[in-house]
Amino acid sequence: MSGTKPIIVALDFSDESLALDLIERLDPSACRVKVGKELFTRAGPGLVEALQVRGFEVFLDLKYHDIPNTVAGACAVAADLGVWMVNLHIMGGARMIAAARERLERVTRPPLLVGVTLLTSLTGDDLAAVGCPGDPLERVLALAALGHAAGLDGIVCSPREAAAVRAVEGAGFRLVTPGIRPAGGVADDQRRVMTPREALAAGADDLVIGRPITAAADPLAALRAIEADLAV
Ligand SMILES: O=C(O)c1cc(=O)[nH]c(=O)n1[C@@H]1O[C@H](COP(=O)(O)O)[C@@H](O)[C@H]1O
Repeated sequence: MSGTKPIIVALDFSDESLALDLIERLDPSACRVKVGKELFTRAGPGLVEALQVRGFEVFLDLKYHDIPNTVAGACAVAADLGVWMVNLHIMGGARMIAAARERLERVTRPPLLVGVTLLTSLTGDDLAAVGCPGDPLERVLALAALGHAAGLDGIVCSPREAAAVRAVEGAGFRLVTPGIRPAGGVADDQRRVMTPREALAAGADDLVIGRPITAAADPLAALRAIEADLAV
C-alpha cells in the first residue's frame, strides 16, 4: 500500500448536488474521490475544481481510448485541471500511452497516469464473446507489462490480479483496484471482486469504491465500517 488513505470514493452521481452533499461529510485527509463519465458529463471541470478547492485529490476517470494525439491532448488538459490521477485504456496501444506520457512530461505537476487493463465487469466468457478468448489474468498481466514499458505509473485491475501483477511489475507500480465489495455485499455488475481487506492484502494501493458507499442508506457509516475493517 503506497499511502495512508487507500480509499477512493467513486462519485457516480447524475447530479452535482448529490456529489457535493456527500463530499460535505467526507474528510479529504482520509480519502480521495473519483469523478467518472456520469458526473463529469453532467457537471464538467467546474465540479472537479470545486472538489479540489475543498481539499480533495481527484482521480479523473474518463478512460481515454483514442488515437495518440487525441489522448495526449486530453491528458494535458486534465493536468491543467490539477487532477491527482488520470486514466486511459491500455488497449489503445503503446504509442498512445507513450504519447500521453511524453505530453505529461512537459507539465509542471503531472497527474499520475494509470491504464485500465480489463474492466472488472468482464469475465473470460465476455472476452471470448468479443473475439479475444483467453484467461483474464493472462490478459491483465500482458497489458500491465505493455503499459509499464510504455510509461504508465500504474494500472487499474481487479484486486484478484493484484498479487500476480505485483510479483512481476514490482513495488513501485501503482495498482488501482475497483471491483471492491465488503463481505456479503452484492456484486452488482462487477464480476471480478474482492473485499477491501483482501484487496489490500493482495497488494492493491488504491481501492476504488462506489455503490457500497454511495448507495448505502448511510454512506458515511458505510465508509467508516470499511475504514474500521481495514484498520484491524
Ligand atoms: O477505471 C475505473 O475506475 C474502473 C475500472 C474498472 O475496470 N472497473 C470499474 O468499476 N471502474 C470504476 O470503478 C467504480 C466502481 O464502482 P462500484 O462498482 O459502484 O464500486 C466505477 O466508477 C467504475 O467506473
